[in-house]
Amino acid sequence: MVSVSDAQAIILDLVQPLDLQRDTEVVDLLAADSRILAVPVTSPLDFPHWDNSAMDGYAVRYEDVQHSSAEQPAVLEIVEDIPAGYQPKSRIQSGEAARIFTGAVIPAGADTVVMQERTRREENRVFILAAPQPQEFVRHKASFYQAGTQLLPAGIKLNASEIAVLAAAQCPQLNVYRRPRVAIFSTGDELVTVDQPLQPGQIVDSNQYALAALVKESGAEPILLGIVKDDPVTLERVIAHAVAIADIVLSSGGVSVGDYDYVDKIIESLRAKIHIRSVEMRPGKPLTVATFPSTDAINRVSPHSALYFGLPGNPAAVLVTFWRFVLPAIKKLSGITEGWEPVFLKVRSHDELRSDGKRETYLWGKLHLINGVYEFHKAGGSHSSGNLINLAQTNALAVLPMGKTSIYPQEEVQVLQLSNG
Ligand SMILES: Nc1nc2c(c(=O)[nH]1)N[C@H]1C(S)=C(S)[C@@H](COP(=O)(O)OP(=O)(O)OC[C@H]3O[C@@H](n4cnc5c(N)ncnc54)[C@H](O)[C@@H]3O)O[C@H]1N2
Ligand code: MOO
Ligand SMILES: [Mg+2]
Repeated sequence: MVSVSDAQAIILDLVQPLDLQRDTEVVDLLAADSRILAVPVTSPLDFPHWDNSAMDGYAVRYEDVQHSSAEQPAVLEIVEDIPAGYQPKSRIQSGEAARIFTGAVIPAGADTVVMQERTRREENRVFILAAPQPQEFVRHKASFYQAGTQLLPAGIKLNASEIAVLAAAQCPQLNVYRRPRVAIFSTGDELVTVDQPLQPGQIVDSNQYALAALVKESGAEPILLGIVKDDPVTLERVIAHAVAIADIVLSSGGVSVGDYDYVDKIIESLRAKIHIRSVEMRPGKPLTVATFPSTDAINRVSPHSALYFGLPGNPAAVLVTFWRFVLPAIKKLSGITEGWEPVFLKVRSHDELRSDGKRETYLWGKLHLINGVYEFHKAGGSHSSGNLINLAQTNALAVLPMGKTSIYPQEEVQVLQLSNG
């Protein structure tokens, strides 16, 4: 049995990120949100593209207005109107001003904008009622970004702010990493699909649905291979197919010590190397992590081999092991250059939290904001790993380290924050 932190290190070390040559695709900007940028973006445009006004007002020469006041205003002749989107025609001479609007190009000769509220207009003349700062309200060309330098680095997730930057930089299409392919199947003679009537002893294969949703939320592509009977021949065929088509394979069930738990034996017969068989955690103890022969010499997963997770069958164990181990692996595989590891917060616990202290224990619940401070509320009902009913609405897992048997109400606890919260 390995500790949770060793298991995380082993798993992340096995993951080789998608390949820059083979694993990228071009997508339209509007379809690029949540994708991972594969190639750095450089723009030939400066930002701002030209000196422009930050206010509606008057473009002036600072030297003309530096001593202006309400009592002794400078009086300037307005020689041009410059709305946003137009090129100024005149050069501002001493004693002159241009009427200008937010975003409009500063005319030659002017170096400062006086905002409208600090002026008074009389026909074709403007009275400057207060001295501005030199260059006030001028947004200088290239002061936000200089053409030719790196605008966005590779390996970042494209969210709304990056999409806006790329639009402004006129990048209608982008090179992104393809979505990681994650094959999913469930094992067990007792399992039926969601639409089949239940016979005695049967249950619905909820794990397949849970994993499909989790994989989709992670930005990867789920490939659903259905329910596989506890039959070694069928299992071997499905596993061999799964590892051939996917980057990551997730099976659930069949990894414990029961007579019908075949997964480890079959992946060994397929010459997989098993790196982890069980982890000191609850739920999630029987967890198999393996790689297949196409791995390279130092046993990293190459872009064309699969990392295999044999997740335990119990529904709570599936979710917890996905959040704790599979999600970081998908993130590293996806091409994101940092932030793969799970995020833990220190928060106050609202409830008493208990463990037998023998394994690192994960209790599910919800983070609530109380006066701006997060508080963990444990889900009511049974925390058996066979109970998935009270997992609904979970947005955090409280973690009791090995050896810790209780955390009292109002005591500090570490929680794993889940992105679906
Ligand atoms: N003698 C021991 N027995 C068990 C141990 C152990 O250490 N010694 N570990 C227990 C723990 S902890 C877990 S977790 C489970 C893991 O079992 P398996 O991975 O072999 O899973 P199964 O036996 O196939 O199923 C366990 C449980 O989960 C239900 N299940 C399975 N698949 C699904 C699915 N797709 N959707 C919903 N529910 C599913 C299944 O019906 C069983 O109730 O082993 C313990 N036993
Ligand atoms: O560790 Mo098991 O995963 O308790 O249910
Ligand atoms: Mg079993």
